[in-house]
Amino acid sequence: MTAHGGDTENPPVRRLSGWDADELVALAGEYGTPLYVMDRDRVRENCARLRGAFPDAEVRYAVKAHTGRAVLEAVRESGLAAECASAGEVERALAAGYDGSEVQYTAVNPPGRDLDHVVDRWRENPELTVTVGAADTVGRLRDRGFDGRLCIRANPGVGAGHHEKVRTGANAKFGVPYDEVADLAASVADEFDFVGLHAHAGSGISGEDLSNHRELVRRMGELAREVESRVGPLEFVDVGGGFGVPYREDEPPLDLESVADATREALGDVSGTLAVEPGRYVVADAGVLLARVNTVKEAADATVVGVDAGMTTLLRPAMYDAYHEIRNLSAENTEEAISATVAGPICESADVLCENRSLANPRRGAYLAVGNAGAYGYEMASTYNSRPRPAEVALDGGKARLVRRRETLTDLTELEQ
Ligand SMILES: Cc1ncc(COP(=O)(O)O)c(C=O)c1O
Ligand SMILES: N[C@@H](CCCC[NH3+])C(=O)O
Repeated sequence: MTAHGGDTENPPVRRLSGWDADELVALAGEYGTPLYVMDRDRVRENCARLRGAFPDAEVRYAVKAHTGRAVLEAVRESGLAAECASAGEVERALAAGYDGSEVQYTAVNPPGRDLDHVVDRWRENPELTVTVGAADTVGRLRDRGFDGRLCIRANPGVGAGHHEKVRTGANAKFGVPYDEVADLAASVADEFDFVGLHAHAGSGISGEDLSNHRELVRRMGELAREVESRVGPLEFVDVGGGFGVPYREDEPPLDLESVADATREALGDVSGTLAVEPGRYVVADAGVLLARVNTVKEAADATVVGVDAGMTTLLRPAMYDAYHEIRNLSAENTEEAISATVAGPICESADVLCENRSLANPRRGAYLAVGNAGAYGYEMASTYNSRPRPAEVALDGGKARLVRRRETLTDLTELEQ
């Protein structure tokens, strides 16, 4: 056992030092950069750790963190269900072999096209569950003939997460106002197969803001007891995901066992099964992004290191000022450290992966690795500045295969007519 209560075979954190630099350089050479590398073995380890910490709960993977088929298949084989945020994610989950009974669709201001599609899929997979975040959506489902498994997302009035922009719990956009949930549940219980309650505090919850998570779960326990007293037993109470991972080198990993204990204790007695839906925790440290240095220039207070990956490849630093570990794979410890600002090729000042970071002196042609890029990395990539999105390889037992080809300039104009 490690200091964090983890299994030494399956440590709770994998930092960049846990990746083999020579293997990564070989992959960059073979497949080109920018390149996402997803280690499916690590995905399986993360799933196993979650299942170990929450043995009696249903663990649902929040597909939005990484929707690639190779990842979804590994997650499915590891026994996690799938929580999907759109018709497209439902499609991907079913295509990756998920049974409808393991698929939850969480509707957030759902476009009619999404509802049409999901209701069509529900006809073929009647065990699929739809979660509504507004009373309004119930009517739209009814109009489409849906009378299947329905869950209500509550707005619990308490949020958490690594940045204001990812705290959903107290944001009016998400969920039915807490005080209105019980009445809505009573009004839908006869017409639909009303199965559960849902809430999500936000993303990237650390040990420090665990009190908010606990408060959310406590409120959901209370709500579940009220709803059960009015409509009978629920099948599940889903308290969301958001379990954080350490991005900084000195940040300790979340103690998942304590989170699980706190969750169970805060929920109290409910008849439904506890459900959790982590995304980041499953895939973040299973992925690295590889980039190549193309420009080195001296500026007043730092050396600017220009690379071929930027905010269109990994948006998190630009959008949330997120910190990602960066390592010069081509120099390792042989070069003196410099103060580097690593910047991408996009015409935006925000296109910076790190500022004034100590990095082994990167020369033109060097390969850099960016850690914890598996969650919300490829998923948030775009083609802004007409930059094709990167390629992706998956590793199994260290063996690589290309699972997503690099976009081409032709792909960029393909939709135009
Ligand atoms: C409804 C819902 N569930 C689960 C998640 C997964 O969050 P995370 O990747 O932080 O675990 C999110 C994203 O924040 C979400 O919006
Ligand atoms: N995209 C966010 C997480 C938000 C998840 C969606 N609710 C991040 O990279 O941290």
